[in-house]
Amino acid sequence: MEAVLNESTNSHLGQSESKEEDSNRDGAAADAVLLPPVPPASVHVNVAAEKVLFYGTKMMETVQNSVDIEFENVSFTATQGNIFTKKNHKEILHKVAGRFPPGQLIAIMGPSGAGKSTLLDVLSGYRLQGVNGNVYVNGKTRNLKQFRKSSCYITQDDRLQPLLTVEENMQVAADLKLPSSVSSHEKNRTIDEILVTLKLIETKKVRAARLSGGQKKRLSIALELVSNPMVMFLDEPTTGLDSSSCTTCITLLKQLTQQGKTIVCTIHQPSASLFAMFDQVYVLADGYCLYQGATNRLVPFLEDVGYPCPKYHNPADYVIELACGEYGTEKPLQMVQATGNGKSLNYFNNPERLSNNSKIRETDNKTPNDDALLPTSQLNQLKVLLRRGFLKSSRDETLTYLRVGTNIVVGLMLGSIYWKAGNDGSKVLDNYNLLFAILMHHMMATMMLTILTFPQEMSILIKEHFNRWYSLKMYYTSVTLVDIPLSILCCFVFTVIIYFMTDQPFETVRFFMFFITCMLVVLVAQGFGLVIGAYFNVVNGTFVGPTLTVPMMMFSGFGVRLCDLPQYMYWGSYTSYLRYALEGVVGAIYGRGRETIDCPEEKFCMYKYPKDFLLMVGVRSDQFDNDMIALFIFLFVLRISAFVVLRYKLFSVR
Ligand SMILES: Nc1ncnc2c1ncn2[C@@H]1O[C@H](COP(=O)(O)OP(=O)(O)OP(=O)(O)O)[C@@H](O)[C@H]1O
Repeated sequence: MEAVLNESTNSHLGQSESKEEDSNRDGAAADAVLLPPVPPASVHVNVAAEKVLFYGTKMMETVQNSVDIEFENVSFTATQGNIFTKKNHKEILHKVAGRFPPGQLIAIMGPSGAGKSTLLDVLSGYRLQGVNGNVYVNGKTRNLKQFRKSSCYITQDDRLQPLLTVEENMQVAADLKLPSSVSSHEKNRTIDEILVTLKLIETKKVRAARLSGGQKKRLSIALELVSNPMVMFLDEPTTGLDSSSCTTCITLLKQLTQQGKTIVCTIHQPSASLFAMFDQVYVLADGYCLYQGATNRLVPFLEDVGYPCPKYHNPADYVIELACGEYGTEKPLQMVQATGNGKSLNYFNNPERLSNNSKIRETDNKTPNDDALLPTSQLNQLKVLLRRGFLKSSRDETLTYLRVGTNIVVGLMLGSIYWKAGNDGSKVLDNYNLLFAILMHHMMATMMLTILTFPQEMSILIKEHFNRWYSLKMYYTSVTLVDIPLSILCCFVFTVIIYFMTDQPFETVRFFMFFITCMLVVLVAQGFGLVIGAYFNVVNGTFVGPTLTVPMMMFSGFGVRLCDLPQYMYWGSYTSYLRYALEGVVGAIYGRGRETIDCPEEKFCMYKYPKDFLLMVGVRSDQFDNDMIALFIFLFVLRISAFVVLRYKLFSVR
């Protein structure tokens, strides 16, 4: 296992070496089992140093690559409330201290609500607002940018791309997390090695949605292992797994620590055997530290503080019971005092060595701070994200097939209802209703689809963005670009069906004026959906989206002519993109000096003269260019707003 991961590490590093160097590497591979592996994205390793380590000659340097985390006086205050309500401040972590040495598997334990996830968030740098105190990395104040380059955060819920197979998920991770100079052969080798190690190789071709809970968890770990981080933070990696999967997962993590990685997990009450697999445990209760030290020294600690663990009782269960106050509320307080709220290192297995290491690093540590946070160029990120986006689209039953299907079905339905209404002087009003119905269809279908599907993407975006897969700009650009071909296809199919079934004027210019207006409505509605989907969850978004649509309809000029709007309400029409869209489609069908519309002999045709009709509905037919400019402005403003909201969301959760 160790050899496999050493190899994997090597494959990250040896991208630019010559063939000769490759053969040297192969020669050295036999020794790899004995060598501690090296992180490619380590906090303070330059390329030359990596190569030295790669060939495995300097054990001491490898030790220096590992990450020792120390923290003191760490508090976190949550702020609740909004601009309409009074703000409440609640302190969740209370000046806790602690030490997470390298090469250790560390469990943060405690009752529900003790602050485990919060501490993990603070230490990983995921949570920034409301945090006070000091976090040190290898004896120096944590440089968050550098620290993030050598660490990863694996969330409790598995935020995977469900439509991609295990291999495809890994391929995307490798393409985004490894430098572009790494050959695809090396990347594939790395992927295979990690999948073998995490026992996922059998499921290589299985889509992530079809994996079991344990497999999903392992895939989440595998994705981050691609860049070989030296620090891994895992939020409840065993939750939802059966005992055998728990053991598999913790065993794998334990094996990874043998490479010098610092692995910190939050965990609910583990079984005695699982508990024993951790090197170190950090117990929290109500935001205070009750114990930190070696797992095997928890029982002596409990004896020392006068609360010996009963025989045959799982120490992990017992300490949680103590933390919950089941044996008296004063006991947790006494334990906090005994550990100095995390300051005491007395129950570490070798506390003296820890302080020495820290001193060595304090003088030797040279941390470059000028290199980029993301491993690959913006162009590469866009390329990979576009590839992933198109792959997802081609398999997405809702976003693709249902969307195309709905457009065809609705097109056929409307076409049947308004059969040949476009060229019938007696059905001009019906046709006007049809034009509005078409705009409503484009608006609602696109907006609702985005509102319903984007929040799921948000959770994946938050995880991947924090783990430095890509920049928000490139993500957003890819989301925008990936959808364009499908939007054009759906809109075009719908337009062709409806235009010819309802017998609209058979002129190329009119057809394309009509199509372009519909297309812009689709894009604007999508931008509107993105703003709402990025800000609200599905439930709130589903309420807010359609509700905001109602005033937009009122101000469109349909039902109430714009010229009949009270003066003090006229401003509203400028906020409705439907107003410009309606003017655009009506202008396309009835403007441009259209001739008299045919009228069946037996009927009275009030609006057979298009000019009269335009006058009646209060639409100017010479405004098409201005309407398109207005729609483009809406499009631009909404797309920029969606980006700003996304950015705000990404950072506000932190
Ligand atoms: N942003 C926040 N605003 C308000 N309260 C918060 C915030 N974040 C955490 N809390 C509160 O802080 C406490 C600790 O939360 P945290 O999620 O860290 O607990 P935990 O130990 O991980 O619990 P569990 O094991 O149940 O997941 C909880 O009472 C929670 O409600």
